[in-house]
Amino acid sequence: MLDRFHSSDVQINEDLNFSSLVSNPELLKGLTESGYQRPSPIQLKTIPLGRLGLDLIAQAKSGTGKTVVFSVIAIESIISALSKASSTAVQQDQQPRAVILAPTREIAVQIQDVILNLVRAGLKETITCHSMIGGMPIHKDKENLRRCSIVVGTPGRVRSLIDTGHLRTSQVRLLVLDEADKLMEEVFKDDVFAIAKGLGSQKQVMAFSATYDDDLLSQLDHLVKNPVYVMLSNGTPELADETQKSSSVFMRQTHLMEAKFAALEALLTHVPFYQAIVFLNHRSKAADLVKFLTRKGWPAMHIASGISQEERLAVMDKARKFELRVLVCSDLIARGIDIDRVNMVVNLDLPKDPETYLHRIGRTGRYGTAGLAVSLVHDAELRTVEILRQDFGITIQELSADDNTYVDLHQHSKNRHHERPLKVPEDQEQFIKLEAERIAGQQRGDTDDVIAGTQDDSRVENQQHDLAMAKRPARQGKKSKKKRRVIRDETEHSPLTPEQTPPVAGLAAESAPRVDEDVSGPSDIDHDALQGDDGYEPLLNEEAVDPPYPYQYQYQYPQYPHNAYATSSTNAPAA
Ligand SMILES: Nc1ncnc2c1ncn2[C@@H]1O[C@H](COP(=O)(O)OP(=O)(O)OP(=O)(O)O)[C@@H](O)[C@H]1O
Repeated sequence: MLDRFHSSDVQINEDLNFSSLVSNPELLKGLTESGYQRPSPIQLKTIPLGRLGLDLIAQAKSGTGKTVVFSVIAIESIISALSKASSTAVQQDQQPRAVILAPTREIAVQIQDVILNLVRAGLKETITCHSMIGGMPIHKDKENLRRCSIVVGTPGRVRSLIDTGHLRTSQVRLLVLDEADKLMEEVFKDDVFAIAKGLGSQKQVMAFSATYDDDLLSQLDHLVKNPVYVMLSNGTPELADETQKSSSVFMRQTHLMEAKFAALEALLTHVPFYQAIVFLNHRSKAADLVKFLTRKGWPAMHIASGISQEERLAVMDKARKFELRVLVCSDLIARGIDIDRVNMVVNLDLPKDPETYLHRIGRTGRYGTAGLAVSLVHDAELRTVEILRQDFGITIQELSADDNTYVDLHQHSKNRHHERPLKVPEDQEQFIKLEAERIAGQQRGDTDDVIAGTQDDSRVENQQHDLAMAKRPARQGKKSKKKRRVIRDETEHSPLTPEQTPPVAGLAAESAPRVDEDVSGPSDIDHDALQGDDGYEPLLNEEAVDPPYPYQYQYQYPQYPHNAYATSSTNAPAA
């Protein structure tokens, strides 16, 4: 039976639960206690293949449960390996057996949390998992590596731990690349290939993402030998039931940021939501926006790569605990981040490419729930909207340019997106508290809506932005020359039914060792400068301090015209 609050993206037709996919009872208990009853389509199709030890390249829409796929495979593969070892060896075993790479520190920490939850119910003595990320003290990683079966980390840090011999690789039999297309970009590629080489040839490699383009897929082919492809979205991986709208919003011609901030505030006030993520391209504006929102009573904070890692983790923690209503950020958290109560995403600027657009809006509507994504679009950005729509087939509707803008959005969200209840009474109480604080704060701040220091007199340079978007090959009609074994959505079945899945886990490669192709040698890039996430700061400002960056151009806010447009999307729940 369809769950009322989950869309078709995460529903399976088969009458199955995780016991059909997972053999270890403690892991099953961990899945249940984490709230996972029935597998999603990507879990159903991919877990059996991964447990066989096959190399995989998997694609499924944002928020459909890819983390559980590779976490389960990693845990089962380790349990299987340990069951074959003698009990003394098991007791003495303290070496890493799986390495999971993610492009940002925040994603790595999130994956670690998922794994720790899964092993909590009886496996925590057997399976240890630590995140090893840039910006945190390396001596802690060295200590943790004395006993760590699963390493989750960012490429720069993991590579330097391997290079210095602190991360012993002789027992590692599984390498996972989360957000694999991102990890194949220039900024990470050398490190990822060096890690793959350092882990030796007897390993299973699995790659996951919501988006791949053909160039990046070709790069992956050098790393993942003979993979089975599980690709669950044909064409653009938009979430189900998305209808997108855009609307004109009156703003003044000058004081661009002031106008966008005001439009955002009106949006937050008119459209019901629990938590929102607001994306900006300039990190220097993030602090201004937080100041503005706080003055208006909104509990808001920002996260970007310019702040310390401890602060970044603290901000994420507050967002997850529902102590914030608005999280302002750069593309640092455009991918992978899963914050349960976020049901609105706002693009204050459009992102640099269509993939980032899809990843950003995928921060809401998680696991088939309802969500709303709104882009506040300037006249000069309309071309980018057209590119997203026409070349990449992303549905973005325009809202009427009249006073009904917010009424429309309100109706839209009132009928669908906001009907999802908060899950627990504590959340409801917290929501009421935050709303009361906001109203009080708003009353205080109403007399003072001049935003200090946000006036922007930069020139119109967003043609470069359009150009970058336009230069990307259109998704439709794009065909890979290479023949691939591809499993697509519900119409195609995995070659293996769950019943056929043998109790092997991850180590099939041992019987059929592969020889890795030559991979790049050590890069001369400073590992600690990269730390996994600098690829997320494409649009720099004078405050930026951590080179190198992969993007050459600098986008500046254009001058503001008389009107602006908002684009939005909703991912409504299944009826
Ligand atoms: N079988 C399941 N049943 C219920 N909830 C699930 C299940 N699997 C995953 N989830 C939940 O779905 C949400 C999204 O999962 P996850 O972060 O793994 O998605 P993802 O596919 O990796 O997304 P992204 O592409 O954005 O990284 C999480 O909150 C997770 O707890």
